Amino acid sequence: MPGLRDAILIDLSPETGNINELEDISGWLLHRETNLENAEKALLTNSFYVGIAHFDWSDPLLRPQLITFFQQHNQIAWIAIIQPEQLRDIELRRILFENFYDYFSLPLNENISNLATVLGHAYGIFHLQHLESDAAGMDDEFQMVGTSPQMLDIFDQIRKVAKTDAPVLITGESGTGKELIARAIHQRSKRSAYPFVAVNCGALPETLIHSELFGYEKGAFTGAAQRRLGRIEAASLGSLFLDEIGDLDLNLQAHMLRFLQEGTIERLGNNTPMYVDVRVIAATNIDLEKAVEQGRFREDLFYRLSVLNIDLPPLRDRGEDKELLARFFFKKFASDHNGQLRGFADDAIDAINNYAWPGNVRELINRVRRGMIMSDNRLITAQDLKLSEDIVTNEPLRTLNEARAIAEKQAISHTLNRFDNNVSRAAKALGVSRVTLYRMMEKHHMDGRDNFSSYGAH
Ligand SMILES: Nc1ncnc2c1ncn2[C@@H]1O[C@H](COP(=O)(O)OP(=O)(O)OP(=O)(O)O)[C@@H](O)[C@H]1O
Repeated sequence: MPGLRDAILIDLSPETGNINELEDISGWLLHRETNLENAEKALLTNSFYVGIAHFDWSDPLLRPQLITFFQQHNQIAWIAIIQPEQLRDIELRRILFENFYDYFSLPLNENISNLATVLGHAYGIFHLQHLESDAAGMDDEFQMVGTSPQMLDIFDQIRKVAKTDAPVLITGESGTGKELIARAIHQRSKRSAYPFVAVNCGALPETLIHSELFGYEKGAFTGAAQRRLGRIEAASLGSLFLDEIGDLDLNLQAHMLRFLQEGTIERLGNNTPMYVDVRVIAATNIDLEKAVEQGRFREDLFYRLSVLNIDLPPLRDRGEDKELLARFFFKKFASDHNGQLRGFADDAIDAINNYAWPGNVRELINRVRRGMIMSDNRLITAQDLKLSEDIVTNEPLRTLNEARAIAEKQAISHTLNRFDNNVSRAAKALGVSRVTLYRMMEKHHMDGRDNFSSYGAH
């Protein structure tokens, strides 16, 4: 019906209390289910923001099912309707606290209008949350989070690179998502129906990595009881991802070069070259050009591998993506944690935006996970993320003047970020005039990297 908001009503215990008043609750269309199985189905086919649950906690068989159900469906704001005497049970109180938005005790009587108000609030809050997560920036095409210009450019490069069959070298610091990019290239390429085989060249000793990559014939060495296909053959018609290619030793580099030049491999113990149709995607977090200069990496192999290059920016250079990723992973892990958690406190968001993230996205995932476990409140703090201390303890010793200058620069940069580089508003928030702020920005050399010219006077 137009104008009505939908809510699910799970009415599991009609005999323990009368909730007929709900029939007249104005402004709501209640979809009533009388068992958890049907409720489960209804939740699969409809997207509700709020739900009312009327259940009998005294039934010991039902309790574990109720706990699992409400923990699993914490995307909905639940409001419980219960017998007042059941509230004495400590476990019920805990469940209500962790998984419910609110509760009402029976009889409802005139409390029904309060219930309608609470439903409205819950609907508003959870609707907002859904809007936020819909806009959480997960790119469906690549299954990667990112809306910063840097990442949009990377997505563009993936589209182009996926159309060709040439080798690609993905460079970037550890934990920036190189493997994810390699998978995205494979998924979009004409090879997507065939295997994507990943090999970490740094994880195995030379002898093992050779047989791992090229395979061996029965009897090729002591212990080779069976013929074994190598990873390159296993990737036939698909893509081979060579992670940490910089760790490949010189002997194997020669074999790899031959494979890239001729498209053939030789299993250990068999000198007949075999043609294998595989696209090679390599990744490294070291500077391969430097490794070439130092004689640790073959120049000819470097050129073969890097026909195409995607250079992934570190997380600290991805602007708004830091917060977006944090919120994305929060949502992703939310169902494993207490239903009380609602998101990040302001100091956590500030810390996320200002921290240098040396471990990039991998570190961010770990910190968010940790924060979600450690938090005792509805909001995760910087301390829960262990960012407050880390930032401080990582700092070298400084004079007071140096510390002041750094703090000043940070405050300016942070405020400018907050206000989208609007100097007038940032100056107001900092309590200085616009001219003073410009002078301070000049003093701190906030041009170049901080893009002074784009700050413009708004
Ligand atoms: N943009 C992104 N959106 C969502 N998840 C991401 C993104 N980038 C990285 N990740 C996740 O971060 C983790 C690290 O990514 P990945 O393993 O691809 O990094 P890497 O650069 O290959 O690391 P290393 O150099 O250490 O091998 C993975 O769990 C990955 O799924």
